[in-house]
Formats: sequence, structure tokens, C-alpha cells
Amino acid sequence: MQPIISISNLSKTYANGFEALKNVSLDVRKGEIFALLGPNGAGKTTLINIVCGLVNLGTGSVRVGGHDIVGDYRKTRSMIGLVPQELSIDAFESVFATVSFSRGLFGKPADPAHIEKVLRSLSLWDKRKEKVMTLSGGMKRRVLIAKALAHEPEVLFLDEPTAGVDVELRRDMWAMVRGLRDTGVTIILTTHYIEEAQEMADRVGIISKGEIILVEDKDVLMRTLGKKQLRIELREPLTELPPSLSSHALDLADGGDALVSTYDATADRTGINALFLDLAREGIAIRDLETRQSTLEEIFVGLLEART
Ligand SMILES: Nc1ncnc2c1ncn2[C@@H]1O[C@H](COP(=O)(O)OP(=O)(O)OP(=O)(O)O)[C@@H](O)[C@H]1O
Repeated sequence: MQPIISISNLSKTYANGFEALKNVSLDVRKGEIFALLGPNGAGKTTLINIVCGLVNLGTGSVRVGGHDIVGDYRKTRSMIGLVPQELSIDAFESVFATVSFSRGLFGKPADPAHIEKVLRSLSLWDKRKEKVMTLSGGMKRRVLIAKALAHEPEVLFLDEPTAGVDVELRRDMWAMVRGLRDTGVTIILTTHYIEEAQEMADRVGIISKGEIILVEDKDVLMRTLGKKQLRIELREPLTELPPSLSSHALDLADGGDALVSTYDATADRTGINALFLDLAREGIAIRDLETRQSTLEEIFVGLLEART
């Protein structure tokens, strides 16, 4: 499939000499939710701002829908909606007016029916006549999303969309973003909430110190890099691990009330059968079992640690 965004060998050095992006190449597929994860200062916003035409690119090229972002600036800009990190909106305008105005910026004719659809999809219709300054922070963030959607973009960038938003609103936003994806909009989001990427993304890209260190299907990433943990609660506590169990990667936990084994769930032999046999031989009785898969957060931290 033709990617909707194609970034090739992109590097960016700011005027002060800081190299914020180093030879980044990345394709985003049409209709996917792509999560860009990285620690503070990794270059996420720089990358987004270059694609959106807000920061000049250094070297390399970026195409959106097959159009070059420099040569075909107007075309690519009109294909993109951006929800920026900072809440910057015209405080004195009504919700409806500020969202309609955004559409006009792209030279699109007024379309009150479209604006109504966008406002309704974001549960903002009841607030359409209110001044933006009277809204709560979460509602203001929705207005930013409405503004980004006013000109019917094919690609939506969400730069930390749920920073500082409460859990309920975050879940509403996720549902809203999924709904948008279902209408064919490609979504690229940056986030510090790895839970958000885990919940929403089709693919995940990890950026660190200006370099893309990994791009992978989320499910593949979690399957291949995710370790599983087996927790065995014991009927009787152990004071120490019996020597016969020393060949298993086991730790005593909860003051001896539990054993914890970390294993690779994708391996042909996980060693779990042998472990249970040895436990039975030792006469160690089990009260309960629990297995747990690594979260994306653990995978992410592990990847970054492996590079330092
Ligand atoms: N105009 C600028 N001039 C010089 N350096 C800059 C400029 N803008 C950003 N930087 C630097 O480039 C690096 C990448 O910044 P960027 O905002 O892209 O990171 P980020 O991954 O979005 O971080 P965060 O998660 O904190 O938003 C940072 O070290 C930042 O200080």
C-alpha cells in the first residue's frame, strides 16, 4: 500500500547547532493509528512540526499523499490537521466561530453542516455558543481537536492529546480517535502515556535522541519483546529457595509467600513443566497462580536502557 506519509533521511539541526533529528526514515500507512513514543526532548514535536510545515526541514524529504511538503506546501498542509501540545485558542470567540474560522484558513468554503458534525462528534454541540475562555481545560482540548478537523484533513496529528486530561475524558478521546480512524483518517499521536499507545495504536515508533530506534506493529512488539511473568502463591511460606530449584530462574517474593518466574512465552520450551515437577517433588503446595505479560512501558524502558 502507498504510504500516506513518507519521511526519507530527514535530519534537522536547529540554529543553535543542536541536532534534533538524525537521518529519520519512516512511512505511515493510510488509515492507521501510529503512536510515536519517546522520552522528553527525543524529537517528537520537531518531527511533527516539520511534516506540518511549522519548522523548516534540514536535509531529507517528506511526502504527504505523494506530494512534497516543500514544493507542494499548500496541498500537503491542507491534507493535515494538527492538534498542538499547547492550549492556544482565541479565548473570546465562541466555540462555533473559532472552529469555523479554522476551516476558512485553508481556503475551504464555509460548511456549517460539517462544523456541526465535528462539534457533535466531540460532544461540543451544546457548548457551541459559549466563549472558549469559559470552558474547562478538557473541553478546550476538544475545541483544539475540532479546529484541527474543521477542514476535513486526511491526516490528523495529535501531539500529547491527553496530557493533563482526567481518566474519563481520556477514554472519551480514545473512543473519538478510534471513530475518526474508522472514517479513514490516518492518525499520528505522540504520547507520554504508554498505556495510551498500548490501548490505541496499530503501530508504534520509538524515537530516542533524534533517532527512530524501532517501528513495529504493536501486537508483534508486545509478543516478541514482552516477557511473561508467572507468580506462584504458596500454601506454606518458604524461608529460602531449596537447592533443587536453583536451576529455575526463580525469585522469592512477598516474604516467602510467593515464587516469581520470568520467562519468554514465545520460546519452544518455557521450563514451566519442569518447574512444576520440581515443585511437586519438593512437596511445595500451590495456593494460586497468576501470569502477567510485560506492558508496553516495560518494553519501552527496556529498549531505552539497552541503548545506554
Ligand atoms: N527552536 C529550537 N532551537 C533549539 N533547540 C530546539 C528548538 N526546538 C526544540 N529544540 C530541542 O530539540 C530537542 C527535541 O525537542 P522536541 O520538542 O522535538 O522533543 P519532544 O520529543 O517533542 O519532547 P517532549 O516530549 O518534551 O515534548 C530538545 O532537546 C529541544 O530542546
